[in-house]
Amino acid sequence: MASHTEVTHDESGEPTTDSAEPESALETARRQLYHAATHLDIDPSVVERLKYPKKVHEVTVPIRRDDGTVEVFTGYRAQHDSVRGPFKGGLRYHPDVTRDECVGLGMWMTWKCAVMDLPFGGAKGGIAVNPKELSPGEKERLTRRFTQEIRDVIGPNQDIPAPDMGTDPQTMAWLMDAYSMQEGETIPGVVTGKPPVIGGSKGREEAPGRSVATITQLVCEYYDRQLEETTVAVQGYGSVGANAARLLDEWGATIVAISDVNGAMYDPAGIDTAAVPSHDEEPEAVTTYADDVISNEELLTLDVDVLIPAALGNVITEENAEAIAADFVVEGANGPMTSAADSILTDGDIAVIPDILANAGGVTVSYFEWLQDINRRAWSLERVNDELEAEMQTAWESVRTEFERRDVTWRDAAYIVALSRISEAHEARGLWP
Ligand SMILES: NC(=O)C1=CN([C@@H]2O[C@H](COP(=O)(O)OP(=O)(O)OC[C@H]3O[C@@H](n4cnc5c(N)ncnc54)[C@H](OP(=O)(O)O)[C@@H]3O)[C@@H](O)[C@H]2O)C=CC1
Ligand SMILES: O=C(O)CCC(=O)C(=O)O
Repeated sequence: MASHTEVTHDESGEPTTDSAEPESALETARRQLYHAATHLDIDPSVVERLKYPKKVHEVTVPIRRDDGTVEVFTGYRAQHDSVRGPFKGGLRYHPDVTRDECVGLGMWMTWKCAVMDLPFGGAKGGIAVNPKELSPGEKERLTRRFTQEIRDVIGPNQDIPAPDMGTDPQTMAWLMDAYSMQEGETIPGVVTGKPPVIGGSKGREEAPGRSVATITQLVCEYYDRQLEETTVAVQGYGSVGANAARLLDEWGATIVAISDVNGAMYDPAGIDTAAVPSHDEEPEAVTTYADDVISNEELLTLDVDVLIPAALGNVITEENAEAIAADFVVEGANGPMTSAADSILTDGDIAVIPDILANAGGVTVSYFEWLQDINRRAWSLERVNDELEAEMQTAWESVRTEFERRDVTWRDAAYIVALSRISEAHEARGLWP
């Protein structure tokens, strides 16, 4: 079983790291919380509350392998805060999943839902497993058993999972079926990101990439850049990265690099992104289709206008932050940089548009899906995309207002919007008993 990190603090309350270990998602999330709270006059007891998850569920998930042997995996569901509504957030299948990672990612979900003004709190979960080493049957059994283990703590009004790295609409369909079978009725609203044929929303799969592309476009407009004259490098070519790259390509930007786990395709003249299969269509295809392969590390330091890290967390660190040559970093992945790297980029005048705004299209369309499930009425793709664009525009304007009014970073501006809403809700509800 993974242990969890005890975060220590200095006299001002800022978390300190006294080990040579890389900063965990939880440490990064807590540092960001402290930093943003210094700009706001909020009740310190609310900040204290928000440092901790409400509950973390840790379960063991045994499955029978195709060869008849039994293997046991560890799964988590970290529920951070639910003051504004049911817990909401994805499920990740990846070998590096830990308790702390889920807590940190769950915190980011709380802020993300608040930036978007959605009636949800934040959660995240996952299983420490390499999904590429599972057959489809093994993945299905793992998902059904995990659902059974967390069945009491999820539900359409309690906690609503969704896809993240290593999971997809099919995984969500198995979760919905396993939950519904146990409850004795079909309950589509227990999970979002399902296939549309069973109550999923049209447009959900491409939504996080769509919001990354929309925010990139708004950033370019804000800084007087033409998208047609903008070069972009995208790390990761999955649900987030491939959809962002393809849309930006369609809207006129030049995508010079995309990558998978093995490396990056690089073409300064521009990549035809529609011709390269995404992770969902064919995992690890980017490097197979590339004439020129560079490393993922080289991709990050390319001299481009916009860098979009859209794969793992903590890829930009103290070690490589000085070498980032992009003018803007739009965070497609959750937590792609450590706090030290963030400060280095800020000092270097590189504008960083935070994950909690940029990739929030996923959870926003999940909210639309939840509404469609409650009302048993599907929306058209056109309606989903129009409403998503309107929500992204509204959130961008709220963040931009704080950015200009307080002269802070884009990250702090987004946190200020989120924390103000969350602390108002905490103060209104009070502490029970
Ligand atoms: N899916 C969602 O709804 C949302 C996801 N996010 C975040 O976006 C990020 C990506 O998630 P998602 O797109 O869903 O994931 P996917 O599993 O769909 O795709 C992940 C992509 O990253 C690549 N990748 C994996 N490991 C590495 C590595 N070490 N270096 C470079 N590339 C790598 C994969 O390559 P390969 O094909 O070789 O495996 C694949 O192209 C995560 O941080 C996630 O939390 C944020 C908002 C919503
Ligand atoms: O759609 C959702 O509920 C959550 C998606 C997610 O996990 C994320 O935005 O990081």
